[in-house]
Amino acid sequence: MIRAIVTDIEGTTTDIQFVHQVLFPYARERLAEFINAQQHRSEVRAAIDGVRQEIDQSEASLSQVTDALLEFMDEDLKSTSLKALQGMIWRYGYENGDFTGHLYADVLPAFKRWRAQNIPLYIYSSGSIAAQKLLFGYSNEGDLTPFLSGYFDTHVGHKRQTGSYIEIAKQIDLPAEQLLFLSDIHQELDAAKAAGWQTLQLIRGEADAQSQHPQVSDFSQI
Ligand SMILES: CSCCC(=O)C(=O)COP(=O)(O)O
Ligand SMILES: [Mg+2]
Repeated sequence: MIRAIVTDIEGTTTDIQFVHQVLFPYARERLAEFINAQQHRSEVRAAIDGVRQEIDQSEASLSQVTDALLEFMDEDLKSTSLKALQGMIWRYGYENGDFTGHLYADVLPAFKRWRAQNIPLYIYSSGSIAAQKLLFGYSNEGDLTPFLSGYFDTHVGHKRQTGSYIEIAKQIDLPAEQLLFLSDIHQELDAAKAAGWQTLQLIRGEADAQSQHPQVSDFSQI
């Protein structure tokens, strides 16, 4: 029996192309200017200090921090500090109407179905919680945040680590075997399964022959 669903975003609710061709370049182009202009805001300072820790250079200049962040982006490194800064920059894009959060057409009907069945729905993404709220709040289907019971990001751990799913189950306060994790990445599902969760892989594009998980091609099949 499934008592709560936790879903990934990129490649699961949302086209990977939107994240990589719209969101990531938008943040990259504005990163240096944003850091220079906003460096005194407490959340920006915290992220800058986080990068200094990650590169083990407590005295790194702003320009060294910016260069490190650009390298993180090149490697698609799921750095918590990078994700916090990207989320702050994306806010301007959503609020200005430069883009809306992409959701596949099958997502909203499933959200409505799960709400009718009283199954709470949570998000777990490497994107910061603030970024997750923006994507669902300014989505191409309107504001879907009322459908969401909570959000998890890398503050609980990385998505390929079993400990992250143990922590999320603890915070949701349900036994792992009553939780379902939806993701396109089998290594994330492996970690969830090792924590005792039920899993379902979204195959929105190419087949994944390495996967041991049940698969669906969209949310209407769940
Ligand atoms: C909140 S949308 C942006 C997602 C993001 O920044 C990202 O890196 C996607 O990573 P995920 O682990 O969710 O595949
Ligand atoms: Mg994904």
